[in-house]
Amino acid sequence: MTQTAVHFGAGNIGRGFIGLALHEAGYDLVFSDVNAELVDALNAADSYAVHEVGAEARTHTVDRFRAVNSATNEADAVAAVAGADIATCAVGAGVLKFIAPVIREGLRERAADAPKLVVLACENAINATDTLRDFVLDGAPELADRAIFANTAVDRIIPAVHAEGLDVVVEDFSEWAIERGPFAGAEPSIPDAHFVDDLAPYIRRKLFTVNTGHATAAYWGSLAGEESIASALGNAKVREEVDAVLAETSELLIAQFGFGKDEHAAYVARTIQRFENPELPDTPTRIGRQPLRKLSRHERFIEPAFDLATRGLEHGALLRAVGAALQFRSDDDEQSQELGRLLETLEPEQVVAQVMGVEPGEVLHDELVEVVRGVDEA
Ligand SMILES: NC(=O)c1ccc[n+]([C@@H]2O[C@H](COP(=O)([O-])OP(=O)(O)OC[C@H]3O[C@@H](n4cnc5c(N)ncnc54)[C@H](O)[C@@H]3O)[C@@H](O)[C@H]2O)c1
Ligand SMILES: O=P(O)(O)OC[C@@H](O)[C@@H](O)[C@H](O)[C@H](O)CO
Repeated sequence: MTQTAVHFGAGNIGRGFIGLALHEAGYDLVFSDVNAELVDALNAADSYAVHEVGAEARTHTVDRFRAVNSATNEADAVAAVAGADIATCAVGAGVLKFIAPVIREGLRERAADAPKLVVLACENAINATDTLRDFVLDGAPELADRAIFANTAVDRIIPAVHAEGLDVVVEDFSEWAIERGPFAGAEPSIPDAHFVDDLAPYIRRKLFTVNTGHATAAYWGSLAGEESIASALGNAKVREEVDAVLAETSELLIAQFGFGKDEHAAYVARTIQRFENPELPDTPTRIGRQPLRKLSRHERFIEPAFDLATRGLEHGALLRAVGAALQFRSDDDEQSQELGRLLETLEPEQVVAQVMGVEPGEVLHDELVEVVRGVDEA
């Protein structure tokens, strides 16, 4: 019998990676989104294309999908979850709380004898599925045994490309790691994903290499007036800062997880090559989006800087990158505007506590206050 997957968030990663991977695994897809134009376009189309660019360029076609608008037709989205085998999402970590009620009601409506729903959050955040699970089960703990919640790490650079309708341009690299434990030996078959016993090394290596390096290139690149990530990497000052943050996070990741030095150096070199892909139309504006999220405690700058400081290791380049991030402004990015207002109205100590989640007396606090003060005075 055909299996069905509901995917929340039919955006770049939704169409260009998770939707594609589930399609290639044989699932029929239901995209759930709140963007009416996108939902209508998906329902009007028979298929869309995923163009991989890079050394191994090729095009995939995704079909056998429909879309529901969970903002205007929540009952349809709930029914889709109730009848699905897998529910995935790529909506942004801050949106998990808004999709949770739909999944909760879907679990409630699920037939008593149905197999458990596999729930996988595919966001750039540590243990995003656990966060989603806590929202889903809030006030409804009895639904816990109707689902399998597994954390994942997803990696594929997908810029926002609106020119060709639903088609997506993606890099020719991807990795989707899913924790194995919650499946108790009955993992679903998804050829483009791999199951791992311990997700921590995968998600932390990804976030603190790909995303730390990416954000560093975006914030320094933006200050340097670079319009693409590839050109930012070609700017000597930006490249120096990217290399410096990755040297710091490399030391941490090797110390924390025991990666071999050569193995990790190869991972970093490949990451830089991915950023430099000239066929990927990616921008500092997309990579720098939502700086308040990116400056929060367990995100790509503060978490590794905190862990390095705790170990007495060098973290100056991460602090400089925080300084660059504090200066990021984009008319299209509400968080960057809010960041500007916070810097104008709060004392540096309040910025560090409220935005970065580091309290007085904690390691890194005083250094971060100096970084904020330096930006205020500039
Ligand atoms: N693009 C990438 O390169 C990439 C790679 C790995 C991980 N990610 C992560 O994937 C997530 C999505 O990123 P993206 O680049 O695809 O963003 P995107 O903006 O292209 O897509 C997000 C989609 O979620 C939809 N959405 C918002 N609120 C919703 C709701 N309540 N219910 C259903 N849908 C909703 C939006 O309308 C949009 O279509 C983020 O967490 C991001 O960090 C992105
Ligand atoms: O999606 P964000 O905003 O957390 O980060 C922006 C990019 O760094 C990110 O989308 C990468 O392209 C992606 O994480 C690569 O796997």
